[in-house]
Amino acid sequence: MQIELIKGHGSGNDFLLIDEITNSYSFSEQERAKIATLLCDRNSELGADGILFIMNSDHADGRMRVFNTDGSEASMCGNGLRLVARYVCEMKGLNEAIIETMKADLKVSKQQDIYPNVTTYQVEISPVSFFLEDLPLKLDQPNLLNEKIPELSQELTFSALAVPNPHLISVVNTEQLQSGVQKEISEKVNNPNELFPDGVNVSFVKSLAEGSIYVNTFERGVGFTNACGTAMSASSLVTCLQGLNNVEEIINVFNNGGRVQCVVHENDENYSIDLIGNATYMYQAQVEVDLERESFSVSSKEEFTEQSTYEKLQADAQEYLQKAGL
Ligand SMILES: N[C@H](CCC[C@H](N)C(=O)O)C(=O)O
Repeated sequence: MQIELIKGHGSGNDFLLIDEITNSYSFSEQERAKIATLLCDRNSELGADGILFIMNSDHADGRMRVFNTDGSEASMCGNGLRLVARYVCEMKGLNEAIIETMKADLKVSKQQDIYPNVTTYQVEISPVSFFLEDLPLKLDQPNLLNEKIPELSQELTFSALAVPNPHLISVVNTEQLQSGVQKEISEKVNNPNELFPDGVNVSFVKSLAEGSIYVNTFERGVGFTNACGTAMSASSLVTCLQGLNNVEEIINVFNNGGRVQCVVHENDENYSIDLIGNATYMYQAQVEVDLERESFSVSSKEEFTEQSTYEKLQADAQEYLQKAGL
């Protein structure tokens, strides 16, 4: 089958966008998973952190389904939603829209550039739950906020929340960040284990200053990525709960792919987070996919010119992190 796609990224978290609104594709569930594992393979001509299927919605401006590189479907993707927001808004001539996701219809909107000439969108990250069954995390307690999990670490403390995909977050120091323990813990909870039967995204967070954090994430179904939008949003919320940052104020979130901004909103202990950052297109391509033979070839590929501008934002962010000792 022939598939048109756009490769894009949100803070270096890169995705292949497949437009099922304009094109008359009709993928089965198995085909969606197979397309993800095939086209996201970093040893192939393409490679990505996931696939974003952009679909019609019967009640919103569009619909997003997100598949990880291992073929698993996630309920949400913050960096990916900015790309879908851009695609749908530009297709329909909108500056704001509602995008249907697995568990919520989310507000998205075009924003002023977070960096000169870097196309920028804001997306709503919601719903937020601290109930452990919403991850799920199998512990005999209602929630986990800045507490130890002895099975994972004798020294680190963790917070667990669903936004709505599952996140395990630890606020750490530079030594812990660079110790390799994040990889050990992440691989433990994303292989068969008693705590997280569905796996979990694992983030280590370092507070850099008030209003400034660094987040490094091992993504469920993917591995370490340059950035994870839902993780950066959840981490921003956790730093507010720990008194390191303030709700309703911009938090600059640095990551290995650049920088985004988060604003945590609280209303009677109900939270949502605005995630603001780039939505950068890299290339468009046409691929011929043979799912039976589990192979594909690239028929055409045309680069966009936006990436060079994004790289200036990324360089600034990396300079800031170097000065912060990271
Ligand atoms: N790996 C995640 C989905 C992608 C989330 C991430 N790429 C983001 O930007 O939020 C999960 O299985 O929950």
